[in-house]
Amino acid sequence: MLTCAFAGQKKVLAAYEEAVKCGYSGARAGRLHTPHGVFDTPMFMPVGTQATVKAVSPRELKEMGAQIILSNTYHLYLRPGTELVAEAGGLHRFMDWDGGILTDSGGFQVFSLGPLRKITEEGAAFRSHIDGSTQFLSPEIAIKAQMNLGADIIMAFDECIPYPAEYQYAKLSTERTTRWAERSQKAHTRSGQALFAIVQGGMYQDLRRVSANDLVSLDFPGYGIGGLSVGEPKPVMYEMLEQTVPLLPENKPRYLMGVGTPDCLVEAVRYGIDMFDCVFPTRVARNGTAMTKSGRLVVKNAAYAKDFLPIDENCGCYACQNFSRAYIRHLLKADEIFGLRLTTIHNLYFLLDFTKKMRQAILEDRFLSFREEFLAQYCK
Ligand SMILES: CNc1nc2c(CCc3ccc(C(F)(F)F)cc3)c3[nH]c(N)nc(=O)c3cc2[nH]1
Ligand SMILES: [Zn+2]
Repeated sequence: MLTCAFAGQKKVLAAYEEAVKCGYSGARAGRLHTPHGVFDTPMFMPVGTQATVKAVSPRELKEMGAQIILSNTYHLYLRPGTELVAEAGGLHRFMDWDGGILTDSGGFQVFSLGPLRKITEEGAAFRSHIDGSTQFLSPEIAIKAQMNLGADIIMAFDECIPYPAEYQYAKLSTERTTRWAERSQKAHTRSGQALFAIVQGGMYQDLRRVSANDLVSLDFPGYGIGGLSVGEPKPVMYEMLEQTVPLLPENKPRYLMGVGTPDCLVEAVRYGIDMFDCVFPTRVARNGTAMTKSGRLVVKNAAYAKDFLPIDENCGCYACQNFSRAYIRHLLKADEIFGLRLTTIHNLYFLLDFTKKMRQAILEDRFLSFREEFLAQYCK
């Protein structure tokens, strides 16, 4: 277990080195300090919902440059239980991952996965999507569960406001999320672990500003931007970023939750976002779609039956270095597990490499031209 400078103190853990500003945009390249290493931003974090990034091993994740991976309190709380993971030595030991881990608090999943949920000031009652049993999550329960899991970065318990939502509902929910953030902070007693708050506010500029200002005054080591990528038009998402990001401390990391596709990533980096997650690369891989810099390539299509080139000739991933589109298409058509492993490896590598390229462009002060070139070539 690495000791860190902040061990024993409830101080800002995710210390944020001087972020490098670039051009007229808010883009910045930073380094995030955690007990499991120092990580470069902007960064993409592979989604590992149930303590595994589907179809790839920790060794392969390390090889492709993954730094921090995500896991989910909601899922692990229901199965196998977070006490069991604690007994196993925590999530890093349980899944044999010695890089960074960030866990979501379960708020989003309760509201999007669990049927028949009821939200009160106390927390959220819901039915397990696994066995239909009645369950309950509160800030205190969600923080205790995340302390059991032992992630390096944990998230406050929040409500991800559905889209669309009435102003009044968004206002009341956002105010409750701020009270829940305070309760999360009080319940968080594990040093060497950073607790991020999550900005809400629906699609209302004033509520976004109030949420950001209230959470900043509670002083967290980092901030998630929640309630976005929930079906709203992209211009609305960017408008909410424009209202929110400038109110967040420059020297602390910003994590845009649930985003996203490469075109969204490059725009969000321009607004000053540092961290991203998205189920997209692993999810589309499972139905045979590969991500490339000019858009999606459905390897399963008949057009690739005799295409003996790799998915992307300029890609350094294991799939592109060793296998052809024809071979991967054959595996996918034959329902061979190795086929979806190869498309998953390629998609994760593509996004990890894309964020590395953005960081390089920022450091060389050419991010805005990088963004122009990329958007010109990429079709959604
Ligand atoms: C897809 N759009 C979206 N995803 C959102 C998420 C989930 C992010 C997440 C975290 C961990 C995992 C894991 F499975 F890998 F663990 C998977 C996804 C949100 N999460 C919270 N707490 N508040 C939000 O307001 C919020 C808004 C979100 N918009
Ligand atoms: Zn590749």
